[in-house]
Amino acid sequence: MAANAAPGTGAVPGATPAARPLVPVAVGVLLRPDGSFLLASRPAGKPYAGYWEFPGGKIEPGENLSQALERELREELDIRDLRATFWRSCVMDYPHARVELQFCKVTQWSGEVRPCEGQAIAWQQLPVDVAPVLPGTLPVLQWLARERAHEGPTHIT
Ligand SMILES: Nc1nc2c([nH]c(=O)n2[C@@H]2O[C@H](COP(=O)(O)OP(=O)(O)OP(=O)(O)O)[C@@H](O)[C@H]2O)c(=O)[nH]1
Repeated sequence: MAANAAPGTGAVPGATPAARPLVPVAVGVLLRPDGSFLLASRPAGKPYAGYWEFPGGKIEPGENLSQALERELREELDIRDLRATFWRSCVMDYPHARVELQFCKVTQWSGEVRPCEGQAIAWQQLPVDVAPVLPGTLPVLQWLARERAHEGPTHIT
């Protein structure tokens, strides 16, 4: 420990606290030709269980974004062969983790969407009528609203 560290903390007074690690997450915005998009509820046992989000999950070491997205959507929804393009990213700082959400628009896939992890799923239009919505999902609803010139609330609270 540094000589001037605060007792018992290992922290140096006045020093900038070390940034928490940034966990990369691959997220799919599945879009149907009518503009509807898929939300899924977070399964029991995970932080924010029951909150609605876009399907996806952490990028594992050695994976790139598209590999992680293929794996996550196969595991969660039993779909594969995605036509996916990176859209936008944002950072969310939760008590349980600091994550970088990398959102991809997914416009084609093979297989029928089927929830494989006990999660509920819902095809949605704006305003979203499922609740509660995960904080990290809200920016995406804003981006969609801007793209679609949607006015008014993006979701029901
Ligand atoms: N999948 C997904 N995760 C999101 C969204 N928005 C958002 O903040 N997150 C956050 O991103 C992280 C994704 O982690 P996860 O727990 O779903 O990942 P995972 O499927 O790999 O889970 P595991 O670690 O239990 O295997 C969580 O901290 C979650 O709160 C979203 O729209 N979709």
